[in-house]
Amino acid sequence: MDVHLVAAKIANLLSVLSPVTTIILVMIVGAYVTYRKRLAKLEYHINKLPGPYSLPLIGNGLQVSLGSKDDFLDRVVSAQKMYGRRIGLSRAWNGPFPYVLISKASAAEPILSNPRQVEKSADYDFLKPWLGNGLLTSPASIWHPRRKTLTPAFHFKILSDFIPIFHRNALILAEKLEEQLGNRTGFDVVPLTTLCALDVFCETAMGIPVNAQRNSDSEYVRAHQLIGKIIRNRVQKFWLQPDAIFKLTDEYRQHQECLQVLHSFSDRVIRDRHESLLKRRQAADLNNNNDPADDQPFRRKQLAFLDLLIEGALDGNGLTLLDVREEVDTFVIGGHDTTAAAMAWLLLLLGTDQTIQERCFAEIDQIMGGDRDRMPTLHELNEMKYLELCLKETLRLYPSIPMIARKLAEDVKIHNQYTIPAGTNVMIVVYQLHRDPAVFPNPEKFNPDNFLPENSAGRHPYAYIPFSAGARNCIGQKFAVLEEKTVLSTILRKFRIEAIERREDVSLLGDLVLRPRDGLRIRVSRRV
Ligand code: HEM
Repeated sequence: MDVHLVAAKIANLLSVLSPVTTIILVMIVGAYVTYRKRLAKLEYHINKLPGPYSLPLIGNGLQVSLGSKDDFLDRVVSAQKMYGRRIGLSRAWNGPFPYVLISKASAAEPILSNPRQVEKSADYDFLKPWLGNGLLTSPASIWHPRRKTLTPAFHFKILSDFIPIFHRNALILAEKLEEQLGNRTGFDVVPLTTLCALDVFCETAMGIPVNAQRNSDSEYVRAHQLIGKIIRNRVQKFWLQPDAIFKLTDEYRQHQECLQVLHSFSDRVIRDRHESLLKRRQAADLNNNNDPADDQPFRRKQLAFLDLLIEGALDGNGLTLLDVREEVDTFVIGGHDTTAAAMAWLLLLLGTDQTIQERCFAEIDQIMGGDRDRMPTLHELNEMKYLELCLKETLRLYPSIPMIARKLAEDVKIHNQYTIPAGTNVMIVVYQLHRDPAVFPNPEKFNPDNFLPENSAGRHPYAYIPFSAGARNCIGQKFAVLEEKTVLSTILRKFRIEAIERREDVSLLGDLVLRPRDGLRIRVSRRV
């Protein structure tokens, strides 16, 4: 058709419309043209990456969503092996949303090292009803000031005050293992380390024990476990993602019930702590004519994170009590499952290799002497270098968070060849990145010597990232290492571990945290 004729017809049409309608029409057409342009740019760049054939509109949505939710990680790893092995990059379309999977250090570096790439992907939004704008989930604008405020609470000096809590709970874990001494068929150690880590975390974060190890059927513990499952399911099923649809499901009702339990617990604890802190401050003010030196008597040595946060809020650090709750809930979720999984995997791995376990015994005995119950000091924990190599190697093979996702804030160029446009969801598949044979020859072997200084010299700085890397890395990593060393050295002073199953037979579950599908079965005997 003649272009002039079309232009004349459009002009004619516009002349009969009111000015307001014309403006709206022009805006709609403009928005559509911009959207098409963006989509074309996105498709142009994303489809340059290797990936499975994708259908119009739904892309690879069926492959992503229809399989069992239990083997999600397997599917991601297999897709990446099939399409992204060579360059460590591949793509999949979940409906209209592209995902780029990354499994090589050189491809992860341009994202993790860039302080502007700190925006989380939309997948984290499903944690928001629970965690609000806590550190793990907050958008960059809220995250920056909060991270600055919270960083001092994780200072090593403060963390060492928590060793008595770690040790007390490790002794309860030891009691639970003691009950299994005669059990030759073995037992699943994951629930035991999980409840131990939950106890540690509630006590360090909120200052009150929830006694999960002795009362595992508590409402709080059950709500924690159930909500994790519900969120995982929602992340994978794109049709459950719109709120309007999710709200129609039975899982939504359970989700809300869990939230009610979890939030009312932390609200109650925060309210009580806030009130008692205010009272103590008022009493101190009355007694000391505002002499700051007299402030000290009401500062207990061992402050829970919660106290630090509330004190900060009272001193005007910009956090409201709701913000405090979001952070406390975030610490509990970020801090307990991750550490629990790492401890359970390490016990299994030591149970598969008695030579490595003997080296741990020898080191711990040499540092701690013959006493099997004494609390270790910070100095002694720092001396446990071989145990630390074992912890590192465990997190290489079984990183507690197997995938890290970001939404790109700006375009990224990878390998000087591929452009990933701003707005794309990127998933760094840490589980696979840690198995790059170019970096770790014989990547499946449990070999703590991988982390001896002579073996790690010259290694790519992003080749080992269990705590992520860059500005948005794990704020709790020093806490985690200290807790794990305290708990595991306490257990290894008392028990020898044997793995019941072979590692190859353990199926993995790509939960929010990497778990074994059917637990990790070990048996224990008393050390002589
Ligand atoms: C073995 C134990 C742990 C591992 C492997 C681990 C791993 C990670 C990873 C990979 C991230 C980045 C997540 C992402 O970008 O999506 C992260 C973030 C985080 N972790 Fe940990 N973590 C562990 C223990 C802890 C502990 C004990 C705490 C609390 C004391 C904690 C609190 C957090 C928080 C608050 C964030 C969000 C940080 C931010 O965005 O600024 N983690 N962790």
